[in-house]
Amino acid sequence: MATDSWALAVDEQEAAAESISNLQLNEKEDKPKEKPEENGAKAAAGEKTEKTEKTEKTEEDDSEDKAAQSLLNKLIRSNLVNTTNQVEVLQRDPNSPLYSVKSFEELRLKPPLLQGVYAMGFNRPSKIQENALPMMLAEPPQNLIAQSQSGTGKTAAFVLAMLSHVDPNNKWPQCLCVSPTYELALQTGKVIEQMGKFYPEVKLVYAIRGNKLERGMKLQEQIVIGTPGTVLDWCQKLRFIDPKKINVFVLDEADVMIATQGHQDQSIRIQRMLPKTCQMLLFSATFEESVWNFAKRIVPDPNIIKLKREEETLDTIKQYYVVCNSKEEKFQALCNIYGAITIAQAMIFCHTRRTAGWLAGELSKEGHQVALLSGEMQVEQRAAVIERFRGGKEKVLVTTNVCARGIDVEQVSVVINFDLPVDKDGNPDNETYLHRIGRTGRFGKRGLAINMVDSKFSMNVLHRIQEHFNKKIEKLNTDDLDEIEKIAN
Ligand SMILES: Nc1ncnc2c1ncn2[C@@H]1O[C@H](COP(=O)(O)OP(=O)(O)OP(=O)(O)O)[C@@H](O)[C@H]1O
Repeated sequence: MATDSWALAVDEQEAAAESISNLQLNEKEDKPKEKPEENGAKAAAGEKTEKTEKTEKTEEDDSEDKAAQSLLNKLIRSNLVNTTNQVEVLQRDPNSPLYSVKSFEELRLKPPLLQGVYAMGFNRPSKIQENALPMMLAEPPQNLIAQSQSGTGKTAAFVLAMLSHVDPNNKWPQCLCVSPTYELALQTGKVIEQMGKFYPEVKLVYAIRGNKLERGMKLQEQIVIGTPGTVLDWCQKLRFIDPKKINVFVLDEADVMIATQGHQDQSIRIQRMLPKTCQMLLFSATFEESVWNFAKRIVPDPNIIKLKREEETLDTIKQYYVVCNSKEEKFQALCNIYGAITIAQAMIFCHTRRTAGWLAGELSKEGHQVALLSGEMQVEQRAAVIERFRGGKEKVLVTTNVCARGIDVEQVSVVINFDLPVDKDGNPDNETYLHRIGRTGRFGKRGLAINMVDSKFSMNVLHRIQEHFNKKIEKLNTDDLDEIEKIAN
């Protein structure tokens, strides 16, 4: 990717991003996260309020949460997520000579691409790449559906495939990549920029709202990356792209994409315009039934690669609960715990932003160094808060669930559920409970989880969580300092 051409692309991208932020209020696609303010009455009503709040969440909110979470993961991650799990490969043709590689050399990449890969500090392919890259680079092209958790190297894999397949002498779009939001598209663009650093002939353009092109023009860039609505417009209405000349189509973050029906439909409409010979690649971090159904519509005759998530376990976690009558009592219990034992770093989960904000304020007044992660923060701000916390600048992180899903802070030894996790129907959210306090079996680090119970309703939730995991949650009396001291040993 030429520096000059790239500089131009970056300018375009910034201009586009800027005009997008001006457009966002009126336009649905690419709209920034925006949530109604919690009101005082709601917060005072406790868990039931949360239930109503969650029920009222729209499909759009959910997809924005997912997209924001995905972006946050990308921003706070500096390298590969290690996984010990096996890759499951299902090939369309069992006799196909596809194989797995252990080095980038074996892939016979174009020299500038190999140079780009090494310049990014990649020494060898990640688990998913070992299997996905040979398939994606095979001749004739193979279709692929790949699922592996966030951070396992999917983006790097399909970027390498796109860069490998373009013919730089042809001055028209040949690879099309769709992402759920423009922020995610820009992140992928950055990877293309880095990996294509030594391949200046290949150029990239963003098909995102705000990137207004002159009517009637034909794009010369070989790679187009954008959001489904704009990509569809550019192929169909505005005809900047000739879809019949596309030979690689990538659909990234399928699980986030399907959270919005509109994106799903647009993606399918794009796919229908592409030639039968076009290689279809689809990536997802999770793989529930709905993703699979969508994937099958986008990718005909796929090879399938799945990397199972490492099992989280509660085996090494000591779990307790504390009975209180109000949030003030819960706060007092928390102070007693802090007074009795030394806690290196703790994460505290609240139901609502309002409670989280209140608690962070109270803890600060008590002299704690507190970081607050809150829903109204921009994703970049959240990433900065997490970085500071990881760096040990603050010892307590107070957060709501939405902000902290998927955040892995290894040094956190104590997790406090100031409010227990419940789903939109008010039932225990076991999965979230596990994610908050669980440790992957491999690390096996010991941890402490303390649950605050303040009503019959939350006591019932606690019992059901206990039953679900079949692990006893012990009662803790926080007025008894000796008892608290014991749990730390
Ligand atoms: N082979 C490799 N060796 C070392 N680091 C790698 C390799 N492949 C990717 N990485 C790095 O690991 C991190 C995660 O990679 P990548 O973004 O491709 O994962 P992902 O699975 O696409 O994640 P997401 O689902 O969030 O998009 C990035 O920082 C990337 O630069």
